Amino acid sequence: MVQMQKCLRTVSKVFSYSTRSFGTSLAQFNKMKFLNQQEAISVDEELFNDYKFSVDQLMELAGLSCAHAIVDAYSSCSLKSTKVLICCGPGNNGGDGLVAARHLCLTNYEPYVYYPKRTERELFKNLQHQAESMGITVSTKCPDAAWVENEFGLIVDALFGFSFQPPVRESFVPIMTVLQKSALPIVSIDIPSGWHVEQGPQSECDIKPACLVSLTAPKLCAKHLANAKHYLGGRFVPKRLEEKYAMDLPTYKGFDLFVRLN
Ligand SMILES: NC(=O)C1=CN([C@@H]2O[C@H](COP(=O)(O)OP(=O)(O)OC[C@H]3O[C@@H](n4cnc5c(N)ncnc54)[C@H](O)[C@@H]3O)[C@@H](O)[C@H]2O)[C@H](O)CC1
Ligand SMILES: [K+]
Repeated sequence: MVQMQKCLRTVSKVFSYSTRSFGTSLAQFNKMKFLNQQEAISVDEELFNDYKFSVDQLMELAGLSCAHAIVDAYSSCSLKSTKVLICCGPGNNGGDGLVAARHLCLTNYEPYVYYPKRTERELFKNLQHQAESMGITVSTKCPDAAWVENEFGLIVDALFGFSFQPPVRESFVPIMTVLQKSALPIVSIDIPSGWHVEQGPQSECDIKPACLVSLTAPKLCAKHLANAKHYLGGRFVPKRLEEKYAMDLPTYKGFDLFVRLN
């Protein structure tokens, strides 16, 4: 019996290390803090108000790190199509999606953006203009589910981030339904859209991303990921801020913009 328990312990240790042969060690992963919604909002506010970063700066770094993580997770030749549907919401999460679209377009992917609810803010108008000037379609029309399955190889979910308050409002239900029913791999930016920022999925139907790119630090909902790749991006947190919130972030390699967590 004792022998068997010993054996099981060794197997489970080998298994956990073998599943952690990515960017972080098990010890680093276990130490890392998963933020609650208020902490995520406060860190964001401090970056802007105290450290005087502009939204444009951080969004560019956030979106670029998402594009790098996507290329790492899904080389364009591993997908059934290089066309990527990027669904962008009304807030900064949607802005990260617009930035990622532009950077993916510079590699071997062909992004198509669904961006239904636009703002008058200059930053967002410019992001849309930049994408369109590169030949990327930016549409307000909700894509049809059958067309999505035939046309695309990957979906990027940039609908809602850490400010999301469930349930999803009516105007976003059609696109959420497309994502929930799709068999394509979904990469969620920061939060799987529709999930509670802390409690995770709200129902069986909620989206099941194949990959999550957490920004700054993972949020509590990331603990509910199942069978998904998990990356950390948004490499712009000053050490003093990381220490203030006891984030214990993993070490990024060299000048990498992301760390693979799982
Ligand atoms: N510090 C960082 O890590 C940075 C992260 N970035 C990204 O910004 C988002 C957070 O952005 P924010 O604008 O605060 O909020 P959201 O994008 O989550 O969305 C707000 C937007 O959504 C609407 N909304 C909220 N709940 C619902 C609902 N139930 N149904 C429909 N619509 C809803 C709300 O009205 C707003 O319009 C973070 O996650 C990162 O992705 C920055 O890019 C850089 C700094
Ligand atoms: K999202």
